Amino acid sequence: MTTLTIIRPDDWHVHLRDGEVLTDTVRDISRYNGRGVVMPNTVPPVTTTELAKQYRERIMAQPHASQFQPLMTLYLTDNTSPEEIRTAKASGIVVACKLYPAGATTNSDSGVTSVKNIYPVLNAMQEEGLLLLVHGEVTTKDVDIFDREKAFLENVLAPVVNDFPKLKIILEHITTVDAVNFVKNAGDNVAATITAHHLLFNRNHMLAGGIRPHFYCLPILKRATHQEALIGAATSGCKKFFLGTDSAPHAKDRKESSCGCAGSYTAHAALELYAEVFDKAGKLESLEAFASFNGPDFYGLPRNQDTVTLVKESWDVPATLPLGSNVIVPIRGGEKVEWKVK
Ligand SMILES: NC(=O)N[C@@H](CC(=O)O)C(=O)O
Ligand SMILES: [Zn+2]
Ligand SMILES: [Zn+2]
Repeated sequence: MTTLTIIRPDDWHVHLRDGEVLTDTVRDISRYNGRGVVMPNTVPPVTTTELAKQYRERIMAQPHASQFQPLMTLYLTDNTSPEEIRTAKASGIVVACKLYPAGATTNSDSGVTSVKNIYPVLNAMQEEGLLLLVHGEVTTKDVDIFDREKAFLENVLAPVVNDFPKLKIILEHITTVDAVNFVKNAGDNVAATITAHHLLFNRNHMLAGGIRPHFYCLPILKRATHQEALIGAATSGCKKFFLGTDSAPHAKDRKESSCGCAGSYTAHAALELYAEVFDKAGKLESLEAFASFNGPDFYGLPRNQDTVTLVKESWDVPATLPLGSNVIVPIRGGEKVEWKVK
């Protein structure tokens, strides 16, 4: 098969950042996505409905935004109130709240220090029908970085799932077989997003034969057996797994540094990169469910109506792309991608 037409996809986890870079990030996300769940870990973070409204307006003011629908999220802190949850739901623009364990990832310093602190908020979310999106890693210094997702599942997420049986929970950017199994074995209210880079790469790509900072993201790439489990889950057709790129731009010099930032940029070629993975697995027929059906179905939103067409035709990714007045090195920068959106 050399062409593939699917219902228009959405990106259920993306970082657009703010300020001068928005023109570039909004251009890339709106190339073919109908909607995108916009992460709230900006500086300062999007902690209130009012801030989410203003951020949404800045996104919609971009030149390429007209066909794109940003789905906004709130950044949970120890001080988020149940009233804020009701305001967020009533606004109609906020679809979910994001749990960043404090210190777990980029701009998570004002995140939640103990999940017990947000139990009244989780209760309000369960009542109101706002989704909980989770960066699933513990931050305990003595837990090895490669074990932080697994430890989170056991120590933090399992009790929350148990205590809030009606709360819809998405374990974002999963990276391990443990997360795949956790999500499969949980009820229908628990799902997961999977990034293109965690499907394409494992830790050898990042560390063997030289250190490649553009592959450094959180949760960190794991060994190949985990990558294989993720490919299995994504291409299985199971409705619990769907597309969330976690495309997370950081300027080139912030990545190529003695202490580089976590995050990989894939929005310039996301669907194309996923298509490579599904093609290689012999599962192209499952791409549409993963990219275009399972996400809206889980969120309780309508599927997009129109289609996009992919062609198996290789193209060259520029070595760098503009990011405001800086540049980024995108995933596959200076190399080829095998699929192209028409
Ligand atoms: N994934 C990352 O490595 N980085 C993300 C934050 C996140 O999604 O955890 C970012 O905002 O840069
Ligand atoms: Zn994250
Ligand atoms: Zn992210």
